[in-house]
Amino acid sequence: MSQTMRNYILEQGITMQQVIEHVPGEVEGVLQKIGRQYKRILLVGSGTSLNAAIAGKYVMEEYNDCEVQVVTPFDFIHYFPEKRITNDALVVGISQTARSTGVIDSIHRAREYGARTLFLTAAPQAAGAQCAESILNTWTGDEFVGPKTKGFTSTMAALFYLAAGLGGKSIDLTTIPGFISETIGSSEKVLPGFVDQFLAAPSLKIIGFGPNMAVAREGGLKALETIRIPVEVYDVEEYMHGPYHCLEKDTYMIFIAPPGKGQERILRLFQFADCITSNTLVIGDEDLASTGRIKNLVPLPCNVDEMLTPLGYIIPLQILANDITLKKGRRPELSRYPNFHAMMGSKFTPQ
Ligand SMILES: O=P(O)(O)OC[C@H]1O[C@](O)(CO)[C@@H](O)[C@@H]1O
Repeated sequence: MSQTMRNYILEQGITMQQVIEHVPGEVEGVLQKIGRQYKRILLVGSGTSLNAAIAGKYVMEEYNDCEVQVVTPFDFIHYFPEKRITNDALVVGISQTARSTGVIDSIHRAREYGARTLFLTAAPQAAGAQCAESILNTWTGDEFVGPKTKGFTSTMAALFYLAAGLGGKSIDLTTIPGFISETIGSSEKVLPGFVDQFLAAPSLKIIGFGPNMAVAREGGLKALETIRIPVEVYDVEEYMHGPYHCLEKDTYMIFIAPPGKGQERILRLFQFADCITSNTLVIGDEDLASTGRIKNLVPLPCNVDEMLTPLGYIIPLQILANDITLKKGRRPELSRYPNFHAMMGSKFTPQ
């Protein structure tokens, strides 16, 4: 198969099966090395890895009694590291390629301050991953494009297994490959019309809540990396405190509305927006289709735990980013500035 963003999107069900088969055993091995008793867990990553950490935080909090923080490498290194990084803390550096210099530097800093360290990556053999005391392979496999897709879902799933393992519990992801393939099927059916409509979008707003803020942010990052239009991302309640003043008839908005604590709230906001702009898209569950409340719906399977919905709800946004970019006559795999990381020192160059 050729190395296109589209192929990697479609591979996500198979990749998830690999994760389910291999990661629980990997987690056991890691826990034998680093133990389970932590007062604080710090998740450090950039870009897609940072967004995966946001979903991971919710599951970490559900399965563990300790404090969990998601921190960017810059903040981690420069703002009060001595207060955060203590010897009862676990620092998890997340980098799919193990090449992000900020994540690697964060792990070095964490070790200086006596924290236990773990590197979560799709490249466990890479030099960068060796900086930590222990390595957790996400079983993503190769993903040779800038805009990561299967890396996002597999990194989240690996974090979910780690979260449960740290809490001495188990988590069942065996229904997720089916959820992913149904989500791809449903998205392929309804998205083409939205691709044509959103092709004209001068900018995009994405609204989410709770664990699906990871999806809203990651969907926004995909659009920035590929479609290359301005994107704003809001938590549903925060949108109601100021940003709504910008709502106009040519505003393009996507609502991430899985069954969960914010679904009613986000649908109420959608109904308000729907009176002002017709350029809306709701990613929600199939039950919403039967209510007839929403015409612009990507209907996804019901009965998935809210905490796990990010594993599927990102997929329509990945497809939208890929297909709109192709329709604009560009390949989403091609970087606009290929020497950027080398010039900035933000990623090690592959050997
Ligand atoms: O997970 P990694 O390999 O550290 O990469 C972080 C981010 O850097 C990018 O490659 C862009 O610089 C993103 O696509 C990616 O999410």
